[in-house]
Amino acid sequence: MLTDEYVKRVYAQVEKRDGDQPEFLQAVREVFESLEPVVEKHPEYEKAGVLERLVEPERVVKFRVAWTDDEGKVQVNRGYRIQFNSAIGPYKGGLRFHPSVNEGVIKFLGFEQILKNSLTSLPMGGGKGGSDFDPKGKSDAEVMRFCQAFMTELCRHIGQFTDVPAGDINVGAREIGYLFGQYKRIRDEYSGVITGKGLEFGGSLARTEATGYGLCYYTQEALRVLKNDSFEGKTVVISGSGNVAIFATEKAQALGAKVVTASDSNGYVYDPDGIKLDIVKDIKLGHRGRIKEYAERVPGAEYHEGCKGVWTVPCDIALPCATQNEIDEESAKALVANGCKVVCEGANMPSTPEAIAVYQDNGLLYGPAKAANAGGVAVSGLEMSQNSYRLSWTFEEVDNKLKSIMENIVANSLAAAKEYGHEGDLMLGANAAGFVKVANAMVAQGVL
Ligand SMILES: NC(=O)C1=CN([C@@H]2O[C@H](COP(=O)(O)OP(=O)(O)OC[C@H]3O[C@@H](n4cnc5c(N)ncnc54)[C@H](O)[C@@H]3O)[C@@H](O)[C@H]2O)C=CC1
Ligand SMILES: O=C(O)CCC(=O)C(=O)O
Repeated sequence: MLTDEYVKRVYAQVEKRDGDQPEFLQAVREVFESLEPVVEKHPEYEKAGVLERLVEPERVVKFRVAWTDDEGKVQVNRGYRIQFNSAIGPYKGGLRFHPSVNEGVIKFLGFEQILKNSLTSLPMGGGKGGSDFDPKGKSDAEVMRFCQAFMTELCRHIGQFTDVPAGDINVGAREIGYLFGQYKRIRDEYSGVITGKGLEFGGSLARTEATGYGLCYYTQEALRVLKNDSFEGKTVVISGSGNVAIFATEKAQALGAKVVTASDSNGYVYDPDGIKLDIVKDIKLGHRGRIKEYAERVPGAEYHEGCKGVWTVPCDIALPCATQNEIDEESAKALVANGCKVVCEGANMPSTPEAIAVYQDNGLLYGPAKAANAGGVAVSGLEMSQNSYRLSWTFEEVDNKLKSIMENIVANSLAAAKEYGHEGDLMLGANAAGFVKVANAMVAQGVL
């Protein structure tokens, strides 16, 4: 419940203006609940109208994307880029292509990105973009034409010093290549305007692995500091089978855990002997197949229709890595009832507020998305540095930097939680630590 008068007033304003954007309201409310002790200690933030400005994007770009399908038919999608906050650096955040994309979804993601990017300690502001385009079932040529049409408009709004997009759901190496190529063609400029690029044209080693690996480094460190424990010998449930899920599985296995599930938007597989990641990679990265195929290829593995069932599988640690609000109250209760002690979020906002309350009431170690999945954007920041230097670091150099960034996020979150009277609360700590840096920069730069 919100109690601070300033926080309540600004939240009421957001509800009035953006009441039709439920995901955005959810993200703002969660952050605002954490920020009450912070704004009470810093009256200068209210004086400078920091919260009012924080919830209003600096710029919302919405555009038509017209392209031609393989039958020669004209298709029209909607494109977005929300440039949310540039107080501590150029706007930075991914692009999502999914039929569920609308302004409210991109706004929640952009809002989360402001504090996430701040937590990395690298100079990046917050932004996000995407389209309601659904690449499922489209040919490579159709995806290319869509990406070219999307970038033809987007290119006038972005640049290496202003706004640097990257990937998100359904935007991976293939899409980034097409988007980068079109930017270069139109602007006649070879720069680090997008991250997640191929290694041949300015990408960073370890960016592909970064979000999943970073999630495990964060979880391992939080387990060490708060529970004197580790991944070793633990049973882990992971949802999704995309970029984040695959590399979270790889690192959790390397750290000694047994990962027993993988899922997609149709259903999940349970492999009691532990997921064979080479088979998941072959299905998902090799030929963009469905996860159901795993159970057809691996004796002893089971396939179940529907995504929610994955949270009924007994585990010690759950790492949601698919999409927003994938764990509701009922699923959170099932996790707790089956012995789960740790939830760290690879996806953005995968837990509903009711699910988070279940974790808190039952004393779970809860690592919120904006801290736990910050490894992807952190390595994007390192890609920007390498592009500026015109050099490439080795995999080990980038991976070591990623690990220490994730460990620092745990330390800084715990320090902020303590400072604001909520010792051990990784969620409040992440929100507070991410916010204070941005708020101070906003105060220092005047009313903008
Ligand atoms: N790629 C990155 O670097 C980062 C991604 N994230 C977040 O991680 C999550 C996953 O993203 P990626 O792995 O990059 O995308 P992806 O496109 O590679 O994979 C998405 C996965 O989620 C599954 N999925 C999508 N909608 C679903 C639904 N309604 N129910 C169940 N499963 C569903 C898909 O089948 C797929 O396995 C998203 O929330 C994204 O915002 C967060 C930080 C960085
Ligand atoms: O690498 C990036 O710039 C963005 C990653 C992203 O979209 C996210 O952190 O949710």
